[in-house]
Amino acid sequence: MLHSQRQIYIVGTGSIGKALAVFLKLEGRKVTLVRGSMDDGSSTTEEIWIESEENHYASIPIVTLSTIKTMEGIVVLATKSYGNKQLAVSLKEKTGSSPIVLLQNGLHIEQAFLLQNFPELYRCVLFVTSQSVSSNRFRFKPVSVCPVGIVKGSVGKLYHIVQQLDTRNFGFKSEKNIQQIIWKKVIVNCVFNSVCPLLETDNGIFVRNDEARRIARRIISECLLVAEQEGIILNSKDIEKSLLQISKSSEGQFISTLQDIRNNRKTEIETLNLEIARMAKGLKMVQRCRETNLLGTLIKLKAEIKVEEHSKSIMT
Ligand SMILES: NC(=O)C1=CN([C@@H]2O[C@H](COP(=O)(O)OP(=O)(O)OC[C@H]3O[C@@H](n4cnc5c(N)ncnc54)[C@H](OP(=O)(O)O)[C@@H]3O)[C@@H](O)[C@H]2O)C=CC1
Ligand SMILES: CC(C)(CO)C(=O)C(=O)O
Repeated sequence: MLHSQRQIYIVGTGSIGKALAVFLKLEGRKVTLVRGSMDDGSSTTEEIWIESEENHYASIPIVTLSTIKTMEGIVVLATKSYGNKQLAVSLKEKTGSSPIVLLQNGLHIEQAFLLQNFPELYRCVLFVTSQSVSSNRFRFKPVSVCPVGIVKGSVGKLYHIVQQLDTRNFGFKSEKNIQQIIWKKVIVNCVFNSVCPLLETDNGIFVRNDEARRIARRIISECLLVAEQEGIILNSKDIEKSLLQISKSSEGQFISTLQDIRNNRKTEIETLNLEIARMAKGLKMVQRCRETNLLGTLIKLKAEIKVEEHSKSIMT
């Protein structure tokens, strides 16, 4: 039984935001979805289906930011990280002392919120996959329970947030050493989000193909060099184990970067391979991170070419 139930605002009505909203609603939490990329003053209610081991369905209110005066409760961000600078500005007027919980992938994605001096900031590392199969229908696969840790805040509030977000199908737990896990997941993402879209294949490739696994190992060891310079000591075997676990349990699912490229959208590669490459440059280690950088640069180019071709095709 939850004692003090708070309103949970989930900003970002994509694959993760909608799946989380359904699971929360089905376990009796008060949840509202808030559009992340647009604000036309509209509000509506949508029926959302989640396919997992069982099928789940719920009706969820979806609003735009200008329809809400204040966001008192827990504010969860399930938007793309490249929108953070803008969102940090628009949310600042509304969220008061409410904690912000970032669910996004990537390194240094919390910077925009720290710069705006949000009073409480928490980061979660997602170990689930969710993919759109048709309008308002998503295929959701949990890999493991998702850790949440403090960037700026208190242990008491962290426990409360975890208690409010945790459900049977989408699990959350508190984590003391969140920086370590952020790095571990970022390195895993530097592999998945570059190799899978370049090969146009699903996440299962690393359990199926030896050469893909060898490439993964090289990216992991490059990224570990940068992590080490930041005081983050991780074990390459451990990261490879996590990569293979995700590869196995999300076989058939497409990584978000591949979904973005296919849908003519910008990708989050700037906060993955390209952020590691930027750090390597600052550390005068460019030569030791060449493959991570090259794969990131190819992804950026692939996405830009796809967007360009798409805009040309709709103009003719
Ligand atoms: N899908 C997955 O399996 C996983 C995703 N993640 C991470 O979770 C986060 C959400 O991913 P996912 O739900 O898949 O992504 P989607 O693309 O499905 O949804 C992201 C949402 O972000 C919002 N958005 C897009 N551009 C902007 C912008 N410029 N400014 C503000 N908001 C924007 C949109 O919200 P709206 O439509 O409301 O405007 C969009 O629906 C990402 O950081 C991703 O890396 C992590 C692990 C697994
Ligand atoms: C690596 C993976 C599949 C794990 O959840 C992911 O982060 C994504 O789909 O963006």
